[in-house]
Amino acid sequence: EEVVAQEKQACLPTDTGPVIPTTPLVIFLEKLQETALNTYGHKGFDPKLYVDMSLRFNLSETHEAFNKLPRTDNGSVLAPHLNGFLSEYMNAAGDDLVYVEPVDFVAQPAGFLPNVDNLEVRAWALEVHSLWKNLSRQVSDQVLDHPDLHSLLPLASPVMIPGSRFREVYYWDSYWVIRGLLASKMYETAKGIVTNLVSLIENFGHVLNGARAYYTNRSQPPLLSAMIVDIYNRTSDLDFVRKSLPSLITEHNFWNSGIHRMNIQDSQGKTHYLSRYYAMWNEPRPESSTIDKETAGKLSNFCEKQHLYRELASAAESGWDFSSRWMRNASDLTTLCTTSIIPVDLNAFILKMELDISYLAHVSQDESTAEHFAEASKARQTAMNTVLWNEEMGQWLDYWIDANSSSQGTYKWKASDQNQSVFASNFIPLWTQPFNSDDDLVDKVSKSLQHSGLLRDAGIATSLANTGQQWDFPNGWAPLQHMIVEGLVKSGSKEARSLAEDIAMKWINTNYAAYKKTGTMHEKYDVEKCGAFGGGGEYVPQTGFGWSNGVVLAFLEEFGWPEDLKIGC
Ligand SMILES: OC[C@H]1O[C@H](O[C@H]2O[C@H](CO)[C@@H](O)[C@H](O)[C@H]2O)[C@H](O)[C@@H](O)[C@@H]1O
Repeated sequence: EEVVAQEKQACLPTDTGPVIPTTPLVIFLEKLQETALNTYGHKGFDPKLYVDMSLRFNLSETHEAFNKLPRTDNGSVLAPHLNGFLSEYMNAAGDDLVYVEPVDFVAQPAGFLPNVDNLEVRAWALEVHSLWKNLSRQVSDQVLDHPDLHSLLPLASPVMIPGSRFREVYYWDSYWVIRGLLASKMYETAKGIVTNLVSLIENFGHVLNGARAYYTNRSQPPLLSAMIVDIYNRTSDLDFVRKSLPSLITEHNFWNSGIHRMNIQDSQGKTHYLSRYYAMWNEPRPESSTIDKETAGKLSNFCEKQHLYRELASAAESGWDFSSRWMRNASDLTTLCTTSIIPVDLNAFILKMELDISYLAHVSQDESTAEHFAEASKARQTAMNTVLWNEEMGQWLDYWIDANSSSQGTYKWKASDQNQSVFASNFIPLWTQPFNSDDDLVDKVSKSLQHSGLLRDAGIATSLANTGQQWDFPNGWAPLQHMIVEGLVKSGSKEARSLAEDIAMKWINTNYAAYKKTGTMHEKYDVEKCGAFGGGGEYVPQTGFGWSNGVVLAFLEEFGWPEDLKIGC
């Protein structure tokens, strides 16, 4: 322990970022995960399974029994002994989040997708709608009575999980789940999800990546305000808005202070403030600890490893885990440098957050807050135009911070520090009002999108680089399709709507064809082949799937489906 403390001390000049300590339970579960890998081997091994298990007895009793397990000469536990320990001392992953029937689910909601006339499409949409019943969960009483035995965090209202190994609520996934729930007319369930996320801000100061003890050290793309605005616009529930507003302001502060805030000075000497992802953690991610240790195994130096762990966790905070977008060398994950990048999408989300808070404050008759956040949004819009916009490409580009250009924490802007690689995220600002209401800009960005190489037969590719990482080519993800399509639609331009409709149809067709082939909705799709699901990354492709279901329903709500149009590939 002393050696580790000395090594940590030695990293201080390079790693000064904050760390939120994890719990003794999570530390034990990681130990169990590592033992399980040694015992059962890599084949079919999912490290997350072990940190999602809960204890049947208190931690010290469990730990003692675990320490007493007979070990071989090389320190590993034989499978029968570990099997015995797991069945005697541990509850299965997922046992603490129990099924609950959503209070507002009806098989055929009144006014459901009024413009879907084709009977086959309608029948499928009703099946997708019925999947809310599969994904609905309530934290069990055991978690409420004995939180110390569970990595699952207690939440008061029911949740929608993404599905499969993702057996807890996730932050940004919830936005598209809510969009689907709104199409399904399940307003109470949608509000309950928001109430849970607001409670996370009250308890932790930010919305967590997901509702697990091992996710407390980072957030995810901040879309809480977008959830609240969309729910308010459908329900006019002002009380709901008033209860959520203080937490939104806390969240805005989280993303605009300390490690998340970056100061960039432009060529005229004006300083702009933008935000970045930065996890409060510099050790292996507990849910993927064995994988992270293996990745870091290529590095020899303790400080380099510590740095990599923060970059891995920060990439997870971005929702894009992992992608060439965050890597200096697209074939080497140890070159991740997430915290040195000012991301386009994060700043678009915060710009939207500022506009949303302003709007919500206005409807709550809090004019001074409304004015304050309207001003903040203008400043961010200017900052995005100056730092991230690239006129020649007609796209916003991630900005890579050059450590050598800093003077007292302010970085000097250089055109060459914009990353000219094409990612779907370069088009996300279109989703926000100040950009999608500018006709010339929309025209320019739409043309850029059409020539970008991202538009494929079955949707928008995440990037142009085929790296084997899941947030890269040829994977397409529902949230990215949705934000770009909705941005084009919101512009009000006829041409942009037609491009949006084309992308949405392709996405619906591929989701449908894959559903018919496999009987399930998928987490991600391969946009090169209609009807194929995606792959790559550190875990096997997952099904269920919250945000994919939500986006299909949202697209069908927006565009409908004519009676005589065939669906599928
Ligand atoms: O277990 C590895 C990682 O898994 C999550 O990331 C992926 O699934 C999430 C849920 O659908 C999604 O929000 C995220 O965009 C995906 O990349 C998790 O969020 C990561 O923190 C975790 O390390």
